[in-house]
Amino acid sequence: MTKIPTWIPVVALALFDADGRILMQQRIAGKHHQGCWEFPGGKVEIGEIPRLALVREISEELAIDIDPTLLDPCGFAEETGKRDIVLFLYTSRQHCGEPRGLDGQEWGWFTPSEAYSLAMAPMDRVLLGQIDGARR
Ligand SMILES: Nc1nc2c([nH]c(=O)n2[C@@H]2O[C@H](COP(=O)(O)OP(=O)(O)OP(=O)(O)O)[C@@H](O)[C@H]2O)c(=O)[nH]1
Repeated sequence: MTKIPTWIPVVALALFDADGRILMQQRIAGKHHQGCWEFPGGKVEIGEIPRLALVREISEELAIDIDPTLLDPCGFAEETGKRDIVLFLYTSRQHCGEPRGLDGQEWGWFTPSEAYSLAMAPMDRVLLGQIDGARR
């Protein structure tokens, strides 16, 4: 019997710059949690492995290239309800190119304490706490 997952896998990236700041972006109008800040990323497509989905999403959203071999799994968050979603977070300190918000979204580099003061999507806030935990 074929087993089909009934939940949506989503991947996200905490990209660090040389000063230890994290890149975050704002969800655009018309999206669920519009105006909230999030880690860039998106849904894993059928047949994709998570880290390659993340390479694709980051290129589509921010016009930068990341090396899939330099992505470190960091944590995950989950939401159940009308749709069940699991959001997997990776970290990286490497990217090529200058970020641009290709969807017209605001984005920026934030220290972890600056990031805490942003209005964040709920799962992204959970993930921010996991990054902090991983650094202790
Ligand atoms: N990053 C993030 N995504 C969330 C949260 N809660 C939640 O339901 N989601 C959903 O998880 C999915 C994230 O994938 P995405 O970034 O590619 O979403 P999207 O809005 O571009 O796509 P969509 O409009 O097709 O849903 C979206 O469907 C989003 O609504 C959350 O707390 N953080």
